[in-house]
Amino acid sequence: MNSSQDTIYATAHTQVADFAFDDRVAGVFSDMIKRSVPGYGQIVATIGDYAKRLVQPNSNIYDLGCSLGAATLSIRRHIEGRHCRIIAVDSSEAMIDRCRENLAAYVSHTDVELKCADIRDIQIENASLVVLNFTLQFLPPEERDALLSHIYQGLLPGGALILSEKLRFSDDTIQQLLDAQHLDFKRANGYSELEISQKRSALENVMKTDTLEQHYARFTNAGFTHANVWFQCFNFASMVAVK
Ligand SMILES: Nc1ncnc2c1ncn2[C@@H]1O[C@H](C[S@+](CC[C@H]([NH3+])C(=O)[O-])CC(=O)[O-])[C@@H](O)[C@H]1O
Ligand SMILES: O=C(O)C(=O)Cc1ccccc1
Repeated sequence: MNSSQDTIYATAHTQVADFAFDDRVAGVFSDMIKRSVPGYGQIVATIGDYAKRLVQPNSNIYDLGCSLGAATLSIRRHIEGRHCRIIAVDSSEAMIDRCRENLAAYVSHTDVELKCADIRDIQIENASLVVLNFTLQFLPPEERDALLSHIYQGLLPGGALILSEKLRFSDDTIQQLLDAQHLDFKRANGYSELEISQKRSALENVMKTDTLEQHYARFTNAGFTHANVWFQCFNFASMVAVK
């Protein structure tokens, strides 16, 4: 997978534009997400383990907001021979183009349908696994409930949703503490104060985080009766919900 170093926010911008998944970001995304999201590598690898356990023969798997295809690749390695189809969706053409190359680099007999589309326009059917790995946080907050209900409707009995998100906390002390730990993680990975603060401004309007309580309420609202966090490091968590 592409490993060019992320230097997007390394030089001072007079005005920081809203963050977008354009060609420049796609070109450094693998480096950016590993250096920015604590636990990302473990989460991606473990999504493959969940797939091995949960994916049903002849079913569909959805990777919504697939970026460069990390989760799809992890899933695909674990489900060969189950006659499944993976539908990997992203609205960024730059991501999809690179994702196609990444998928082609490995031999597989599992069909992957790559779609450059908005995840709100995707039909979900016959699904045993749906993955939203750090994607829901980029949807307008008022549209998140509808997407989760739609996913629930398309899941088979026993099917699961894996939802990874950056979290916000209603307790100010915890919010400040875990945010400070995350910033230290970014510093330890070589990001400067300028890079950290410019990226923070860029994300302000486009990434609105929810609290864990909001996520649990949304799962319940959508119809899920089983849901829990399975991974958390600071203000980043991954949850699993089962139908
Ligand atoms: N409405 C939308 N429709 C389709 N795609 C969207 C939409 N909104 C955002 N995206 C896409 O969601 C992805 C979010 S990144 C996911 C990482 C990946 N899951 C991974 O496992 O490496 C997470 C991050 O950057 O923090 C981007 O590629 C967007 O283009
Ligand atoms: O970088 C950050 O501070 C984040 O919150 C995570 C992130 C990672 C990659 C793209 C957008 C946000």
